[in-house]
Amino acid sequence: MLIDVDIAKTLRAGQRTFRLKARLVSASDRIVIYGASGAGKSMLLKAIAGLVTPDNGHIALNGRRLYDRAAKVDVPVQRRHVGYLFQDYALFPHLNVRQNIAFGLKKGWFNPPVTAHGEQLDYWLDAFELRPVAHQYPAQLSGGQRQRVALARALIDEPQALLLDEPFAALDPALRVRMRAELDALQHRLRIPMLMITHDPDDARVFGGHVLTMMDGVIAGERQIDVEASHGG
Ligand SMILES: Nc1ncnc2c1ncn2[C@@H]1O[C@H](COP(=O)(O)OP(=O)(O)OP(=O)(O)O)[C@@H](O)[C@H]1O
Repeated sequence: MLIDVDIAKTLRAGQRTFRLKARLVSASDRIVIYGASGAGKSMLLKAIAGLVTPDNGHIALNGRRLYDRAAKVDVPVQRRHVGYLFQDYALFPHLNVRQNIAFGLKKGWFNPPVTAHGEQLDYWLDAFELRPVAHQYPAQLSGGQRQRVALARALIDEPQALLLDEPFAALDPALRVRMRAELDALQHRLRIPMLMITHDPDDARVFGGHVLTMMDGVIAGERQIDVEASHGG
């Protein structure tokens, strides 16, 4: 993925002001933005997805301008072709697994039938081993299954990149280890570029790639973590 972000945004709540001034350029297919709570990671991720509009700057993905204040470009969320995995997965509680995944389809299947089907839907149900629970509702799923449903929903529309907001924070430690490995395998299999934000140093260490550190609204440092090399040593 080629990502070029240089944005500024000021947020005010009462007397408090938070300034995001983030510059990020990367050609890596694995990017991790690591930083403490309140550093501005979610704001940056949401700006890339189009869920938050910066005050100034530009955002380009694979050479395509998604936002450019000077050129008055602001591509709407649904046309940015990026998948977004929300921290709490944001599944619809009243929709079953099939319906939740179908919701991710391009045309916006806003009221998918309980027995929704289709080639892509079947593919993702199988890919994430969700077929046995396809008729179940989010409250009837395990944490790992919930995450897989959210991933399938984010991937079914074949996005150019997948943005992940603290993907393991909602999981217990054992499941976190397993789902990190699953995500790692998924990235290798699909070759889909991923950008993850996290406050957990283990995520950065295990997932690896281009790791940027965010502090007080700015990118304060960056390094390359070669996971295979670090496993070996
Ligand atoms: N709507 C808002 N109005 C004012 N300030 C806000 C608003 N949303 C977030 N902020 C502030 O912006 C800063 C960055 O928030 P952000 O959610 O991006 O942090 P984060 O690094 O993702 O933290 P966490 O890991 O806790 O999710 C925080 O200090 C927060 O209080």
